[in-house]
Amino acid sequence: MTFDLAFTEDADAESRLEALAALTRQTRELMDAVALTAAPEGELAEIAGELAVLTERLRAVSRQSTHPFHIGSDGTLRHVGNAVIGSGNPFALPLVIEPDPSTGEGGVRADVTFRPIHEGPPGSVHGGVSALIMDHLLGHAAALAGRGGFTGTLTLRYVRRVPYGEPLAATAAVARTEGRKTWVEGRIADQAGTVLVEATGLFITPTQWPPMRDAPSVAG
Ligand SMILES: CCCCCCCCCC(=O)SCCNC(=O)CCNC(=O)[C@H](O)C(C)(C)COP(=O)(O)OP(=O)(O)OC[C@H]1O[C@@H](n2cnc3c(N)ncnc32)[C@H](O)[C@@H]1OP(=O)(O)O
Repeated sequence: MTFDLAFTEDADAESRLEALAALTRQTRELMDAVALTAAPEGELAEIAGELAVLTERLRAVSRQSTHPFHIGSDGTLRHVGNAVIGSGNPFALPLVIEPDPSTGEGGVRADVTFRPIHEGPPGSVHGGVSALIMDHLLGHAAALAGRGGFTGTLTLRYVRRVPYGEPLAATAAVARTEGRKTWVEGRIADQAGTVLVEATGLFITPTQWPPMRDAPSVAG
């Protein structure tokens, strides 16, 4: 198993990535504004036309593929294009993951505030979006424990409806290991500590896998 590793340690690359992150943040604002707009029909059509112009401008200078992993100037392993943490991916929440050894081996936590674009049942978050966040956070915990790999299975218990627009916390830590298998448990809870979603994931380290215990910190 190999990853496409690009190294962008020069200042130009870093500053371009920051410009891309700014565009990405603005695009997320746009997505939220579209989800909540009450603009009249004529204005919607006009805005769609303006956006089509911007879309073509970007598409005219497209990359052949999404952003690979790269090592930032501070040594951080970055995945700018990632669907959960990527600073260059408008779809990403984005999740900012911090180590939290107090919760166990590979312990991690992240503040999460879902947005209207994540809607599932009216007024609450889509279960698949919760699963996306859990999958990534659990996988990060496995990697932090030096047991990186791919999700084999992911099981969720949706305990309560997940609200958007409210600060929540997602946590995960390794529960047990056996050979190349790592079981990780996690949850999404509200600020009072009430559990909304529980998750268990089985992560399997492929036989050809780079050693991760000394891996740098990871960011989007
Ligand atoms: C620092 C960066 C942090 C990043 C976090 C990222 C988190 C996001 C993670 C993902 O979303 S990964 C994407 C979703 N997952 C995949 O695309 C995985 C696709 N599947 C595969 O690549 C392979 O099937 C896999 C690597 C999971 C396993 O292939 P192997 O060839 O290594 O497994 P093998 O057949 O040798 O089986 C090894 C053991 O695992 C078991 N196993 C294999 N696949 C399984 C599975 N899917 N579910 C449960 N058990 C499984 C298998 O039964 C066996 O058990 P035993 O040792 O007890 O006999």
